Amino acid sequence: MPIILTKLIDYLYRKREVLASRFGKESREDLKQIIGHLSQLRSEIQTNKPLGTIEVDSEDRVLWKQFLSAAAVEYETVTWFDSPWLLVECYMYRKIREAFEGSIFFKNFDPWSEQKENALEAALGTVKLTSDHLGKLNQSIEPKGEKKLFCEFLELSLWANRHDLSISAGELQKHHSDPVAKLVELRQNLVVDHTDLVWDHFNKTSRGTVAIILDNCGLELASDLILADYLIQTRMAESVHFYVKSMPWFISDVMKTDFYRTLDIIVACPELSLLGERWKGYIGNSWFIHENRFFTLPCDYSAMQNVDPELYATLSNYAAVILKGDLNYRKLVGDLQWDYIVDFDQALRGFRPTSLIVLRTLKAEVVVGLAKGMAEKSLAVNEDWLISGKFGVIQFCPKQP
Ligand SMILES: O=P(O)(O)OC[C@@]1(O)O[C@H](CO)[C@@H](O)[C@@H]1O
Ligand SMILES: [Mn+2]
Repeated sequence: MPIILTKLIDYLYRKREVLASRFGKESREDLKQIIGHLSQLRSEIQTNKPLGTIEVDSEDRVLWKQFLSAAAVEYETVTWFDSPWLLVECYMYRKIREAFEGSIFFKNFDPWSEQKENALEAALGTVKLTSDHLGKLNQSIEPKGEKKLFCEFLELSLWANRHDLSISAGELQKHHSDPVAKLVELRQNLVVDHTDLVWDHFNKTSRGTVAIILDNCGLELASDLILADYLIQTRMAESVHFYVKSMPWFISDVMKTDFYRTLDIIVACPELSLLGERWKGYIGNSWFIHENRFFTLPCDYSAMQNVDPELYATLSNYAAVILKGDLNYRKLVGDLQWDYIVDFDQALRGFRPTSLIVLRTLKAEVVVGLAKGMAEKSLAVNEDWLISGKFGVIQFCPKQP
């Protein structure tokens, strides 16, 4: 976390002239203040100070206050090293946002927007190969071909989660040239594989509306959009509702502006422009984008019914909710120290709005629903199997009857 802050401070310092010409020379002082706040935050982390509060007047301030007070009751000291990781990590990103939110010129500034854009640019070749694969839908496909393609798009969306920018502290990662060719090899790294159950679910339920709770920009968002396009084209879903973050989050997480910028970049790429135009045509017709502050709160999904009953009710109306990524997974299972073989539905602790489909590469030390022996087998292959992002799950939890 201090590395992430240091890189952010360096970035703002390096960009100070560009930013001054963009926001006017009066903004220089403002930027200095922001850098000051970020440096103070870094020093508070490094010296294990108690967490403070969210001071800026904002929609979620009261909720944050409640979460921090509840933590103070539950734990003796709420300091950076001695409190739950989920809480302090979310708090850091919320404090970063506060530094900009409380400024004069940079209220809506996203300090990671350039990095997110670069990540997509670097992945365009891979996006092209993946989208060519989508083109196979329109060719005559052999029996069972449709299921094969569906499973591949699920897997492509899953493995694209390896490349988030928070695990690499903002460094760009290399992409494999042909992601489809790599799938066979990667299949060995699936510690839970419910693809058949997911396929059956889509075929049993009538054509409904599907939600995707998005995670990262770049190759991951593009792969999610390809999966969503597949669902629309095959009429497996009537519409797809995307949920995005309402503020810059964990460096690479998708916000509304990133979503639209992604479409613009895809349209501007000569080899992908047709695909991008089709996607733009879906917006407002069969694709819908929603922002919700719940996704940037430090609480886990089991709290949704209390914290945001309206969102829970909305999710209950979808035929399925696809949740992307490591942070969503940690929030689903409460980031708790579960036994690996505990049932997924038990770890969800009551969060059962509808059928859930989870696509997540393992970057944090929590995973449930494993068959006996799978944890030991994975450990023998790779001692970092829980945190390297090399292993993944396609996990399904059906709606309660
Ligand atoms: O939610 P994502 O984008 O998949 O991964 C984000 C994340 O899980 O990766 C890091 C390493 O565990 C954490 O800092 C963070 O929670
Ligand atoms: Mn993320």
